[in-house]
Amino acid sequence: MTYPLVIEDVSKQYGDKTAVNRIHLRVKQGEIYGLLGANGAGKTTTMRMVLGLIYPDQGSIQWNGQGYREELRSLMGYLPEERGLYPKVKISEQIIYLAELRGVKKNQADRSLKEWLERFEVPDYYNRRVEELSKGNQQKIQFIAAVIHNPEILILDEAFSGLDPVNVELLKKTVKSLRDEGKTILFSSHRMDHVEELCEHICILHRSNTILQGSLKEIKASFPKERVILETEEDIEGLDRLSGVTSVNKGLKGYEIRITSPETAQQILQLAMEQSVVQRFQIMEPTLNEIFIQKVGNNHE
Ligand SMILES: Nc1ncnc2c1ncn2[C@@H]1O[C@H](COP(=O)(O)OP(=O)(O)OP(=O)(O)O)[C@@H](O)[C@H]1O
Repeated sequence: MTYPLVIEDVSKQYGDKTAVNRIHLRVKQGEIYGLLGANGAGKTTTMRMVLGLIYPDQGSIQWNGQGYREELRSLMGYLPEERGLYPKVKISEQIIYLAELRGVKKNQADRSLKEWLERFEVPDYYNRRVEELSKGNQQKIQFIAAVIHNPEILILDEAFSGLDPVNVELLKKTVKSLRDEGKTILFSSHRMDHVEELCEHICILHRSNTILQGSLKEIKASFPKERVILETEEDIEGLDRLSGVTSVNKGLKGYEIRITSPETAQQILQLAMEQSVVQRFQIMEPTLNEIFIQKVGNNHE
């Protein structure tokens, strides 16, 4: 297995404030790794260390098996949470300039920019200025700035913020295809549904420490299943009187029932079958959002 990005026992202090405390993390080639945490958890600090913008006080980071070196600038791409494009400069000028800084020849950068603008369905932006674009479209240009030099390692911080649903899908599709091309992607987001859809492994930071880490599938399987979806032809009486049921919500299509034990799920099914035709009965794994709130919510400041 190739791990182009390996973080080992890394810590970072700002004065006497510990921003990141002894984190370990390794990202496979061709995977999107989710870095999660509440505000101030230490995600940006971690990403800035990966980018070599700041140095760890302890531990080591390895890129393709080696320590920090100048050529990493062309190996890595970064989409920062705070956008950093020049509002008054023409898009072609600044993106080509950024690509050249990372070692791409001008005509190659120009070709690549045109391809990206086509891909994002905005070919006419070539001659436009950033300030003329909507926030969401500026975000697409910022994304192009991160990938224009075809980096192997991509650091994406809140990549889809400010985008409408159509553009979210477009960028999601793009991130997935970059993964499929073999890029190594560190992905930070507060949107748990996006992380759930894209990431194979995750690390949840909380107040600078890792509180949960591993394969998303295994993490989800390790949490109890406390939600049942029930759809029936007729209304069901007595669900809320079953022991182990903590709440019953009736929606347009059916019921969402919270339970405390697996036996309760079987009692729900039995009760439903006694009263109606059951169209759907499903014991749900917790969502990542529920897991996050359970882990971080308990410890939130
Ligand atoms: N330059 C700095 N000087 C002092 N403290 C800092 C600095 N940068 C970050 N911190 C502190 O380090 C901690 C981690 O911050 P960081 O920006 O890494 O969090 P984050 O997880 O990215 O948060 P958010 O989701 O809000 O972006 C916070 O307590 C923050 O106040």
